[in-house]
Amino acid sequence: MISAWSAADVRAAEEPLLVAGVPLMERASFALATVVAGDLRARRRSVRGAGVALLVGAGNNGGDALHAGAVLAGRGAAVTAVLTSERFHAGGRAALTRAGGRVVELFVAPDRLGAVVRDVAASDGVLDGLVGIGARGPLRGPAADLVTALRRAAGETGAAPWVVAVDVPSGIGVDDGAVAGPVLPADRTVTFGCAKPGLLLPPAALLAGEVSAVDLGLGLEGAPAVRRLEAADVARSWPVPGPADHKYTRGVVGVVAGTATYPGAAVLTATAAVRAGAGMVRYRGSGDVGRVVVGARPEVVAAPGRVQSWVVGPGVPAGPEAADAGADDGQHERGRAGLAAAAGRLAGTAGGPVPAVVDAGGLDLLDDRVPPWFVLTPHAGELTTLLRSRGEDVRREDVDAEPLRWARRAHELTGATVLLKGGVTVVVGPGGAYAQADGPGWLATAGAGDVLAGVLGAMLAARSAEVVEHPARAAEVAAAAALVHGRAAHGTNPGGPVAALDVADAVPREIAGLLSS
Ligand SMILES: NC(=O)C1=CN([C@@H]2O[C@H](COP(=O)(O)OP(=O)(O)OC[C@H]3O[C@@H](n4cnc5c(N)ncnc54)[C@H](O)[C@@H]3O)[C@@H](O)[C@H]2O)[C@@H](O)CC1
Ligand SMILES: Nc1ncnc2c1ncn2[C@@H]1O[C@H](COP(=O)(O)OP(=O)(O)O)[C@@H](O)[C@H]1O
Ligand SMILES: [K+]
Repeated sequence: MISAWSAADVRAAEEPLLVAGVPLMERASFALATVVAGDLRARRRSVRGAGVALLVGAGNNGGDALHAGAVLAGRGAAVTAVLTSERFHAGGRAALTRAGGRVVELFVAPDRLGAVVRDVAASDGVLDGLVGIGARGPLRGPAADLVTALRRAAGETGAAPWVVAVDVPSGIGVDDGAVAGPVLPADRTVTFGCAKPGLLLPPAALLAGEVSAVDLGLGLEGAPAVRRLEAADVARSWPVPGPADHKYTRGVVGVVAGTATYPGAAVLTATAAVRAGAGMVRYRGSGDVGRVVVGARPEVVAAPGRVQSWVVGPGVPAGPEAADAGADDGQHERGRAGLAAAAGRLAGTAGGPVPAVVDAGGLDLLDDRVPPWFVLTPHAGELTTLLRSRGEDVRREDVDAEPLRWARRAHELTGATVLLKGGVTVVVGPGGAYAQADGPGWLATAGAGDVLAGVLGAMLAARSAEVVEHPARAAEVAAAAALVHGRAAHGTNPGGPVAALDVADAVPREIAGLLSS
C-alpha cells in the first residue's frame, strides 16, 4: 500500500525530528542524488561528465536540489543551478559552489531566459526544486516563466531531458492533486518521508512519473489522506474459498443490467461477476435480456432467490434517454426493487441488507440518502449529473479538475461510497480515499465499466456481511476491484488494444496471479 499524508501532517511529523537536530535535508538530498545518479548511469552509463540542471526556488525544496547537485558535482557531473528567486538556500548554494557547480541567477537577468532554457533542455537530467510542500497556489514569477518556456521548448523540439521532481512536481496542488498552472512533467518524483496526496490523485498524478519514496523515519500518525492499494494488499485480503465453502458462502450476485437495446452490458457484467469468482450470478432483469445473458453464460441463473450483493444499472438508460426510448424493459422497477432489498427495506422477504453496485442508469434510481455499503460507480459525466441533480453547480470540467473533491461531495450528499472511474480511479467512502492507477489507457473502451461493475459485485458478495457491518471496508473493496480490473486489462494484451469482454475473461488468471505471487 502506498499511503499519502498532507503537507501539514508531514510538517507536524518533521517538527520533533528537526528540534532533535536530525539532519533531514542531508538525508533527503543524499538519497535524491543517489536516485538521480542511478538514473544517469542507466541512461548514459556514467555520472561523470553528465550535464545536470537544477531548477531552484526560494525554499528548502531548492535546498534539497542544491545539496543533491553538490553530491552529483562531487561525482563528476557538470551541474548548473538556475536560481529563480533572490531568496535561496544559502547552505545549499555554498555546498554546490564548493563542489565545482555553477550558478545562474535568473531572477537578476530575466532576459537570459532563452539561453537558460536552451541549456536546461540540452542537459542529461533536470532536478525540479522550484517548490515543494511549501507551495502556495500555482507557480508564479520567474519559476512560472521558466517552466512555461521549458514546456514550450519541449513541445517545439520534441526533445525533453530526463526530469526528476524533488519531493513533488513543482506547482501541483500537494494536497488535492489540482493542476492550476504550469508544471514541468516529471519522469520520476523522489518524495521525502512519505507520498503526498497530489502524487496519487489526478490530474497531478499524471505529471509525477515513477514515484520513489525516501524514508526519513517520520512518525506519521493518524489515517493517511489518500491510499493506493498494491497487488500484495489485494492478495492478502482475498477471500480464498476453503473446504467448508459452498456457493452461498462464496456469494450470490444479483444483476439488473441491460435492456433489449443494450443487452451487451448485461452479458459483460454477468460474465465479469462469474469470472471474478462469484458463487452464483442471478440475472434479475427483464426476461428477454436474461435469455441473451444465459445464452452467453450458462452459469447464470435467471430466477429469484438469495442475493448477497446487487449490481444495478449497467446498460440501463438514464433519465431522458430512458424516456426517449419509450420503455426501459421494466429495468428501472426491477432495479429499484434490488436497491430496496440492498438497503434492507425488504427485510423478511429478501434477507437483511447487502452491498450494492450502482452504475449508469441505476444512479437515477437512488433515494436521496443511501447506505455506505452502496458503491456508486459513475464516470465523470455521470458524477456531474448526479451532483447537479442534488443541487451542486458543477460542470464536467470541474470534476475533471478536482476528482477527489467532487467524489467526496457525492459521498457526503448521498451517504454512498463513491468510485469515480477514469485513468486514475478515485474512491471515497467512510473508510477514506483511494486512488488507483492500474489500467492502461486502452481500457477506455465501451463496456469496460460494465466489467468493473461485475467484478466489484462479485467481490462485495464474497464479503457481504462484513461490508454491511463495517461499511468503511467498502472503499477498500472498491479500490481492490479497480486494481484487479486494471491489471486484467494489462494482462489481456500488454501494450495494445483491449476489448471489454477480453478484460472480463482475463480476470480469473489475474486473480490466480495475485494469489500466487
Ligand atoms: N522541513 C524540512 O526540514 C525538510 C524539508 N524538505 C524539503 O523542504 C520542502 C519544503 O520547504 P519549504 O517549507 O521551505 O517550502 P518550499 O521550498 O516548498 O517552497 C516555499 C518557498 O517557495 C516560494 N513559493 C511558494 N509558493 C510559490 C509559488 N506558487 N510560486 C513560486 N514560489 C513560491 C515561497 O517564497 C517560499 O519561500 C519540502 O518539499 C522538501 O523538499 C526536505 O529537505 C526534508 C526535510
Ligand atoms: N485513460 C484511461 N486509462 C485507464 N483506464 C481508463 C481510462 N479511461 C477510462 N478508464 C477505465 O475504463 C472504464 C470505462 O468505464 P465507463 O466509462 O463506465 O465505460 P462504459 O460505460 O462504456 O463501460 C473504467 O473502469 C475507467 O476507470
Ligand atoms: K519540486
